[in-house]
Amino acid sequence: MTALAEPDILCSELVRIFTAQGVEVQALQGLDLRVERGELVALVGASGSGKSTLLGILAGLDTPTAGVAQVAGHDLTTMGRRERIAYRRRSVGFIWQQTSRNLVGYLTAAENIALAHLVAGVVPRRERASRAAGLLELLGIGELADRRPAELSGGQQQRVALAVALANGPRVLLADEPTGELDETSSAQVLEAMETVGREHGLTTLVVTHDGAVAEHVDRTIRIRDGRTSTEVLRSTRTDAEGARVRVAEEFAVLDRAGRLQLPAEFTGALGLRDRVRLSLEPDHIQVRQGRSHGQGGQGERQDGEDAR
Ligand SMILES: Nc1ncnc2c1ncn2[C@@H]1O[C@H](COP(=O)(O)OP(=O)(O)OP(=O)(O)O)[C@@H](O)[C@H]1O
Repeated sequence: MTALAEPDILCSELVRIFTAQGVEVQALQGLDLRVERGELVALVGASGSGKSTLLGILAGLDTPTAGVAQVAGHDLTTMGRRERIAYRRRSVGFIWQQTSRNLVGYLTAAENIALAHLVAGVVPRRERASRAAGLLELLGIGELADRRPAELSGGQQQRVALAVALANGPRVLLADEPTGELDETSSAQVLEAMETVGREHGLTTLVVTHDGAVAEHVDRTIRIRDGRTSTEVLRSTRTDAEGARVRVAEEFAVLDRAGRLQLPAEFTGALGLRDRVRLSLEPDHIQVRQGRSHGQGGQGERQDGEDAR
């Protein structure tokens, strides 16, 4: 496989089991994920579905129980201590929900970026000041370089956090609920900033979020359910009959390599599908029907369930 064809984030059959007070919790249950170079992808899912667990593994903070996890050419499952440090310093940038976790409170915006430059040590010393100014300018906060976090709004702090995350020139940006503490306007500004820098710097970005507005800013939204990818919404721009450009969103269920897919809860709920279902192969689709037989009461087996095309 050529280097160009490799995705920047690749998870395959990823499993993470936690043991707490003798009880096992399967936070990730064979998760597959592929994010191509330069993509901006949102990861959504109910509380407890495994989003933070996945991000912890991708950030190099935690190791999976089984499966494959690769980011920017690094194999996170076999990585030694030195490679892990280099990976965290140079290959990935992070933004966390809590603004206080992203920035050092007693340093100004410019000093926070300078500190990140110092730690990563990848940008030549003479270029650091102009790189920092350029980043803040690109993020629309050029005039705030000399302010400390307490003198900035939450949205401005997250944009400074973005500049800090990008200071080491990472290939991949991981963001955990970056707009979780922000109002609508500030969220939109942060998301637009992420889109802009992603484009300008050719970044691959994965944003974990509960924020529905994020979907408007990304090409792909991946939903996790019970520690596994369940659905994906792809967005594209098309030209309609009148020649106007319209954004189109299409939802797909994710079929893993073992042939498993998760039926949306609203589909199974609407048709009372549970325990077992009948499948039949039709010329261009698969039909899924209730599995109960006549003798078991309720709706009969001949009632149609749902068609999986
Ligand atoms: N360190 C841990 N020890 C034991 N169980 C854990 C640990 N971390 C996470 N879990 C469990 O793993 C599951 C997934 O948790 P995770 O935090 O990844 O979900 P999440 O989708 O990020 O949720 P939220 O949106 O609320 O942050 C949950 O059942 C959680 O209780």
